[in-house]
Amino acid sequence: MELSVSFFAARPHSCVLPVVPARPDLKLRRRPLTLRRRSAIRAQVSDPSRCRETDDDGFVLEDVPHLTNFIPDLPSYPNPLHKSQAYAIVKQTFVSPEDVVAEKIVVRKDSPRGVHFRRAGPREKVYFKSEEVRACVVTCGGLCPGINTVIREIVCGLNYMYGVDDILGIEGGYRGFYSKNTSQLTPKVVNDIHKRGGTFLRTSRGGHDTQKIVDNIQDRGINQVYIIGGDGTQKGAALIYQEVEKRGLQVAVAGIPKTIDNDIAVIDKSFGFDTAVEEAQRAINAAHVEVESVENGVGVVKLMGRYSGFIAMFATLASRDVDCCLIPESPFYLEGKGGLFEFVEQRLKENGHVVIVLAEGAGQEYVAQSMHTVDGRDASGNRLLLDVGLWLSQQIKDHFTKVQKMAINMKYIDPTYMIRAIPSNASDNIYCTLLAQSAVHGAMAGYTGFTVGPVNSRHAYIPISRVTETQNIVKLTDRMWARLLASTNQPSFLNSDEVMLGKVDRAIIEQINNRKITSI
Ligand SMILES: Nc1ncnc2c1ncn2[C@@H]1O[C@H](COP(=O)(O)OP(=O)(O)OP(=O)(O)O)[C@@H](O)[C@H]1O
Ligand SMILES: O=P(O)(O)OC[C@H]1O[C@](O)(CO)[C@@H](O)[C@@H]1O
Ligand SMILES: [Mg+2]
Repeated sequence: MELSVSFFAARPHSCVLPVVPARPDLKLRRRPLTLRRRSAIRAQVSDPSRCRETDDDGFVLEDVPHLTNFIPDLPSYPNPLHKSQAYAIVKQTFVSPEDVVAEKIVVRKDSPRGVHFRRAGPREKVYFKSEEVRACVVTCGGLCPGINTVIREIVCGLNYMYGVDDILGIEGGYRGFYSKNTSQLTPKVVNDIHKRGGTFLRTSRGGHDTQKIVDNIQDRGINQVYIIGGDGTQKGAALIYQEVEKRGLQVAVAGIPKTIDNDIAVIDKSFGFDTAVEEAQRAINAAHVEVESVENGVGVVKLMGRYSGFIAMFATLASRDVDCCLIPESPFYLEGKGGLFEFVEQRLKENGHVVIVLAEGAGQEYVAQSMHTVDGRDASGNRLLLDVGLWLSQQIKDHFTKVQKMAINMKYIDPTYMIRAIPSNASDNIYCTLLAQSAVHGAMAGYTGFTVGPVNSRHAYIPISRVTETQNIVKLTDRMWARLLASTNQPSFLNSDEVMLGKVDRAIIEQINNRKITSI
């Protein structure tokens, strides 16, 4: 069945909607949109790199830009995969231009068809001659298991599938474009890097200067830019794309989302997350072994998670040795009925020990209050966190020794960097390979200003702004958090009169869940 989709180009500096020639890879729509309707749709989308199509039955295509939007006469070539041994017997080598991936797969019978993204994968035609490609790869932000696998597979994918042999490594994050030398990346150079943690290209925070970066891209004759990084990095990638388009350069900008916190919107999960959750088990196990071997043992394990508690939540669910999990999204309180002290006392009486897992971003406001500190920021503008693990351990110790007159054995474990500085596990390695290959196929096919990632298990090209406009957080009103509460049987901290933030009602929960964390 032919899908009724079409495309209208995003124009960076105009609100007027030009009707541009049909995209070479899309069939004409069956029912053209009226201009009034198109304008209405366009108005919903303020970001110029975002193209949103809708149809009468509620089918929406959130498309990504293509080089032909701003270089209309760009020639195309048959995809070299036509001759690839690897794909020789594959039934359908090329993804149909009409294949899309649905954002939501649980729908009601009569609901509109909803938002879709372009399916990732190789296309019949490419917009670069292999010998003319000069690609570069850069990694920015914090570490994450699997970055080296993504670098490796971009290099090998470009080389083995498309015959590209001019690939530059940009060293030390965004600032590396203008302040460092580049290195030449070949399959041989990157052959073993996936076995190591960290990033072979090194990374940094701060230093994003769009003009200098694009000047450098232009000066070096780079025409494909692969950018691996988190939400901050993807915002930077969007600015690079916009500048490239403004200058009319034939440069494909591809973002590969990376973050240990799993806080990137739209995609199912970020790479390295599973590896980190697995590694966190070792810290939780150690805490459990320690506290069950002594009298009144209290174990506190602090895990990463700046604004979102996914690592803590999944590590807790996986472990079963955790009595209580505290995350940034769920306010908690210490004293009084239903508070943490009461719960710890109860578990000590029942089991003789207790294990608490907390995300580093949890309870920051309480720590700040008691320490009278000023808000610190890192080079990228991210909030610097106070050590909530140390603070909580001290609070529990003080309470039980001074108030309860009860001796406890406190074991505080802070494995923070250990869970992200390791190589990726087998499933993350496969995930990284798919991400890298999808990014390479997208760039070769002329897409630009896109982020690649799995949406309901299918890889898709997603407009960058869709993944940066909000951050994923644990929704307290979703079932997953309820599952955790049911598994640990910990207090929800939401039904007491003494909740620290005042009366926590549904409206406040919604507010927490729906808050948009704006970039700094
Ligand atoms: N709003 C922004 N616009 C342009 N560049 C940005 C923006 N935010 C961050 N960057 C740049 O992106 C790079 C990485 O950002 P950041 O340190 O926030 O990490 P991240 O990509 O969010 O990854 P993570 O949070 O997983 O560590 C930095 O070089 C920073 O200057
Ligand atoms: O100390 P760094 O390297 O700046 O990074 C710490 C932050 O980075 C993250 O791992 C995200 O990449 C957060 O969980 C953490 O707060
Ligand atoms: Mg970030």
